[in-house]
Amino acid sequence: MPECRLYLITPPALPDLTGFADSLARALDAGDVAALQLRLKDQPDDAVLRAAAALRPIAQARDVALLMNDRMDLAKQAGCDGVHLGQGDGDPVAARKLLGAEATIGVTCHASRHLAMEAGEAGADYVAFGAFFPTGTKQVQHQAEPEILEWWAEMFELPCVAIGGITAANCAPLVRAGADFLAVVGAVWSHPEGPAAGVRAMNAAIAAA
Ligand SMILES: Cc1ncc(COP(=O)(O)OP(=O)(O)O)c(N)n1
Ligand SMILES: Cc1ncsc1CCOP(=O)(O)O
Ligand SMILES: [Mg+2]
Repeated sequence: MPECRLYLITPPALPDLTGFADSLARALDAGDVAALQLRLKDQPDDAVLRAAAALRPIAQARDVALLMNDRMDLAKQAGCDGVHLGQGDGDPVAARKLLGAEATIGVTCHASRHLAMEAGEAGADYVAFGAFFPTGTKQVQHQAEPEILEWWAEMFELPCVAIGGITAANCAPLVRAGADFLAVVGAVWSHPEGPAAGVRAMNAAIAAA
Protein backbone atom coordinates (compact mmCIF):
# COMPACT_ATOMS: atom_id res chain seq x y z
CA MET A 1 0.00 0.00 0.00
CA PRO A 2 1.46 3.40 -0.94
CA GLU A 3 2.13 5.78 1.91
CA CYS A 4 -0.70 8.10 2.93
CA ARG A 5 -0.23 11.01 5.32
CA LEU A 6 -2.39 13.39 7.29
CA TYR A 7 -2.92 16.97 6.06
CA LEU A 8 -4.34 19.12 8.81
CA ILE A 9 -6.44 22.22 8.14
CA THR A 10 -7.21 24.82 10.80
CA PRO A 11 -10.73 25.68 11.90
CA PRO A 12 -12.17 28.65 9.95
CA ALA A 13 -11.81 31.06 12.91
CA LEU A 14 -9.28 31.17 15.74
CA PRO A 15 -10.72 33.48 18.41
CA ASP A 16 -8.11 32.32 20.97
CA LEU A 17 -4.89 32.25 18.96
CA THR A 18 -2.65 31.54 21.95
CA GLY A 19 -4.82 28.64 23.09
CA PHE A 20 -4.99 27.31 19.54
CA ALA A 21 -1.21 27.49 19.18
CA ASP A 22 -0.86 25.30 22.29
CA SER A 23 -3.40 22.77 20.99
CA LEU A 24 -1.67 22.74 17.63
CA ALA A 25 1.70 21.98 19.19
CA ARG A 26 0.19 19.09 21.17
CA ALA A 27 -1.65 17.80 18.08
CA LEU A 28 1.49 17.88 15.93
CA ASP A 29 3.45 16.13 18.67
CA ALA A 30 0.85 13.33 18.81
CA GLY A 31 1.65 11.80 15.43
CA ASP A 32 2.62 12.26 11.82
CA VAL A 33 1.25 15.37 10.10
CA ALA A 34 2.65 16.25 6.68
CA ALA A 35 1.16 19.72 6.27
CA LEU A 36 -0.88 22.35 8.00
CA GLN A 37 -3.17 24.66 6.05
CA LEU A 38 -4.12 27.99 7.57
CA ARG A 39 -7.73 28.34 6.46
CA LEU A 40 -9.28 31.37 8.08
CA LYS A 41 -12.49 32.56 6.51
CA ASP A 42 -13.85 36.13 6.54
CA GLN A 43 -10.94 37.48 8.53
CA PRO A 44 -9.01 40.68 7.87
CA ASP A 45 -5.57 40.30 6.35
CA ASP A 46 -3.81 41.44 9.51
CA ALA A 47 -5.54 38.70 11.55
CA VAL A 48 -4.47 36.07 9.00
CA LEU A 49 -0.90 37.36 9.06
CA ARG A 50 -0.90 37.37 12.88
CA ALA A 51 -2.13 33.78 12.90
CA ALA A 52 0.49 32.74 10.34
CA ALA A 53 3.24 34.38 12.41
CA ALA A 54 2.09 32.53 15.55
CA LEU A 55 1.67 29.13 13.89
CA ARG A 56 4.64 29.12 11.52
CA PRO A 57 7.34 28.45 14.13
CA ILE A 58 5.26 25.63 15.63
CA ALA A 59 4.91 23.94 12.26
CA GLN A 60 8.48 24.66 11.18
CA ALA A 61 9.97 23.23 14.38
CA ARG A 62 8.21 19.95 13.62
CA ASP A 63 8.99 19.84 9.90
CA VAL A 64 5.35 20.39 9.00
CA ALA A 65 4.78 22.47 5.85
CA LEU A 66 2.58 25.54 6.41
CA LEU A 67 0.26 26.36 3.51
CA MET A 68 -1.94 29.42 3.22
CA ASN A 69 -5.49 28.90 1.99
CA ASP A 70 -6.88 31.04 -0.84
CA ARG A 71 -4.33 33.86 -0.86
CA MET A 72 -0.98 33.60 -2.63
CA ASP A 73 -0.18 37.22 -1.69
CA LEU A 74 -0.55 36.46 2.03
CA ALA A 75 1.39 33.22 1.59
CA LYS A 76 4.26 35.30 0.27
CA GLN A 77 3.99 37.97 2.98
CA ALA A 78 3.79 35.39 5.76
CA GLY A 79 6.66 33.27 4.47
CA CYS A 80 4.49 30.19 4.10
CA ASP A 81 5.74 27.04 2.39
CA GLY A 82 2.94 27.19 -0.13
CA VAL A 83 -0.67 27.96 -0.94
CA HIS A 84 -3.86 26.03 -1.54
CA LEU A 85 -5.92 27.49 -4.39
CA GLY A 86 -9.57 26.78 -5.08
CA GLN A 87 -10.95 27.18 -8.57
CA GLY A 88 -11.71 30.85 -7.89
CA ASP A 89 -8.59 31.65 -5.88
CA GLY A 90 -6.13 32.44 -8.65
CA ASP A 91 -3.86 30.86 -11.18
CA PRO A 92 -1.31 28.23 -10.13
CA VAL A 93 1.10 29.61 -12.73
CA ALA A 94 0.92 33.05 -11.10
CA ALA A 95 1.37 31.45 -7.68
CA ARG A 96 4.48 29.64 -8.88
CA LYS A 97 5.90 32.88 -10.24
CA LEU A 98 5.21 34.67 -6.97
CA LEU A 99 6.24 31.93 -4.51
CA GLY A 100 9.05 30.25 -6.39
CA ALA A 101 10.08 26.78 -7.44
CA GLU A 102 10.29 25.37 -3.90
CA ALA A 103 6.76 26.38 -2.88
CA THR A 104 4.01 23.79 -2.57
CA ILE A 105 0.98 24.72 -4.64
CA GLY A 106 -2.22 22.73 -4.26
CA VAL A 107 -5.38 23.04 -6.33
CA THR A 108 -8.99 22.08 -5.60
CA CYS A 109 -10.32 19.84 -8.36
CA HIS A 110 -13.67 18.81 -6.81
CA ALA A 111 -14.66 15.57 -8.59
CA SER A 112 -13.27 16.55 -11.97
CA ARG A 113 -10.63 14.62 -13.89
CA HIS A 114 -10.44 17.52 -16.32
CA LEU A 115 -9.70 20.10 -13.58
CA ALA A 116 -7.08 17.79 -12.12
CA MET A 117 -5.24 17.33 -15.41
CA GLU A 118 -5.44 21.09 -15.97
CA ALA A 119 -3.97 21.73 -12.50
CA GLY A 120 -1.19 19.24 -13.16
CA GLU A 121 -0.35 20.96 -16.43
CA ALA A 122 -0.34 24.34 -14.66
CA GLY A 123 2.37 23.08 -12.32
CA ALA A 124 0.41 22.17 -9.18
CA ASP A 125 2.26 20.04 -6.61
CA TYR A 126 -0.93 18.23 -5.63
CA VAL A 127 -4.53 17.98 -6.72
CA ALA A 128 -7.35 17.82 -4.17
CA PHE A 129 -10.54 15.83 -4.71
CA GLY A 130 -13.69 15.98 -2.60
CA ALA A 131 -15.96 16.14 -0.81
CA PHE A 132 -15.99 12.40 -0.16
CA PHE A 133 -18.41 12.47 2.78
CA PRO A 134 -20.95 14.89 4.25
CA THR A 135 -19.24 17.72 6.11
CA GLY A 136 -20.38 20.47 8.41
CA THR A 137 -17.20 22.49 7.86
CA LYS A 138 -18.09 23.82 4.42
CA GLN A 139 -21.12 23.95 2.16
CA VAL A 140 -20.01 21.77 -0.72
CA GLN A 141 -21.40 21.38 -4.21
CA HIS A 142 -19.37 18.45 -5.44
CA GLN A 143 -19.27 14.85 -4.30
CA ALA A 144 -16.30 12.67 -5.14
CA GLU A 145 -16.01 8.88 -5.15
CA PRO A 146 -12.91 6.84 -4.30
CA GLU A 147 -12.67 5.76 -7.97
CA ILE A 148 -11.30 9.17 -8.91
CA LEU A 149 -8.37 8.61 -6.54
CA GLU A 150 -7.75 5.17 -8.06
CA TRP A 151 -7.80 6.62 -11.55
CA TRP A 152 -5.50 9.50 -10.63
CA ALA A 153 -3.01 7.30 -8.79
CA GLU A 154 -2.84 4.90 -11.69
CA MET A 155 -2.42 7.60 -14.32
CA PHE A 156 -0.19 10.20 -12.65
CA GLU A 157 2.75 10.52 -10.27
CA LEU A 158 1.52 13.86 -8.90
CA PRO A 159 0.18 13.44 -5.35
CA CYS A 160 -3.55 13.60 -4.69
CA VAL A 161 -5.36 14.80 -1.58
CA ALA A 162 -8.78 13.60 -0.41
CA ILE A 163 -10.98 16.00 1.57
CA GLY A 164 -14.46 16.33 2.97
CA GLY A 165 -15.98 14.68 6.02
CA ILE A 166 -13.06 12.31 6.45
CA THR A 167 -12.75 10.59 9.82
CA ALA A 168 -10.83 7.69 11.31
CA ALA A 169 -13.98 5.60 10.88
CA ASN A 170 -14.50 6.22 7.14
CA CYS A 171 -11.04 6.87 5.69
CA ALA A 172 -9.95 3.31 4.82
CA PRO A 173 -11.43 3.21 1.28
CA LEU A 174 -9.70 6.49 0.43
CA VAL A 175 -6.33 5.22 1.62
CA ARG A 176 -6.82 1.98 -0.30
CA ALA A 177 -7.86 3.91 -3.40
CA GLY A 178 -4.50 5.69 -3.42
CA ALA A 179 -4.92 9.04 -1.64
CA ASP A 180 -1.48 10.43 -0.83
CA PHE A 181 -2.89 12.76 1.82
CA LEU A 182 -6.12 12.95 3.83
CA ALA A 183 -7.08 16.55 4.59
CA VAL A 184 -9.19 17.01 7.70
CA VAL A 185 -10.66 19.70 9.92
CA GLY A 186 -13.39 18.17 12.09
CA ALA A 187 -11.76 14.77 12.61
CA VAL A 188 -9.01 16.48 14.57
CA TRP A 189 -10.34 19.75 15.98
CA SER A 190 -13.73 18.27 16.95
CA HIS A 191 -12.46 14.94 18.21
CA PRO A 192 -14.30 14.19 21.49
CA GLU A 193 -11.01 13.54 23.30
CA GLY A 194 -9.24 16.55 21.81
CA PRO A 195 -7.03 17.29 18.80
CA ALA A 196 -4.06 15.15 19.88
CA ALA A 197 -6.39 12.15 20.15
CA GLY A 198 -7.75 13.09 16.73
CA VAL A 199 -4.28 12.98 15.17
CA ARG A 200 -3.55 9.65 16.86
CA ALA A 201 -6.87 8.17 15.68
CA MET A 202 -6.34 9.32 12.08
CA ASN A 203 -2.80 7.95 11.95
CA ALA A 204 -3.93 4.63 13.42
CA ALA A 205 -6.75 4.39 10.86
CA ILE A 206 -4.41 5.21 7.96
CA ALA A 207 -1.97 2.55 9.16
CA ALA A 208 -4.75 -0.03 9.50
CA ALA A 209 -6.39 0.67 6.11
C1 LIG B 1 -6.47 20.33 0.68
C2 LIG B 1 -7.66 21.17 0.34
N1 LIG B 1 -8.52 20.73 -0.60
C3 LIG B 1 -9.58 21.47 -0.93
C4 LIG B 1 -9.81 22.68 -0.30
C5 LIG B 1 -10.98 23.53 -0.68
O1 LIG B 1 -10.56 24.73 -1.33
P1 LIG B 1 -11.66 25.72 -1.93
O2 LIG B 1 -12.45 24.96 -2.94
O3 LIG B 1 -10.98 26.95 -2.39
O4 LIG B 1 -12.57 26.04 -0.69
P2 LIG B 1 -12.12 26.84 0.63
O5 LIG B 1 -11.25 25.96 1.44
O6 LIG B 1 -11.39 28.07 0.19
O7 LIG B 1 -13.40 27.15 1.32
C6 LIG B 1 -8.90 23.09 0.67
N2 LIG B 1 -9.03 24.25 1.33
N3 LIG B 1 -7.82 22.33 0.97
C1 LIG C 1 -12.43 22.88 2.94
C2 LIG C 1 -13.23 21.78 2.37
N1 LIG C 1 -13.30 21.61 1.01
C3 LIG C 1 -14.06 20.57 0.67
S1 LIG C 1 -14.74 19.80 2.00
C4 LIG C 1 -13.96 20.87 3.08
C5 LIG C 1 -14.13 20.79 4.55
C6 LIG C 1 -13.22 19.79 5.19
O1 LIG C 1 -13.46 19.76 6.57
P1 LIG C 1 -13.89 18.43 7.35
O2 LIG C 1 -12.68 17.57 7.41
O3 LIG C 1 -14.31 18.93 8.70
O4 LIG C 1 -15.02 17.82 6.59
MG1 LIG D 1 -10.47 28.65 -1.54
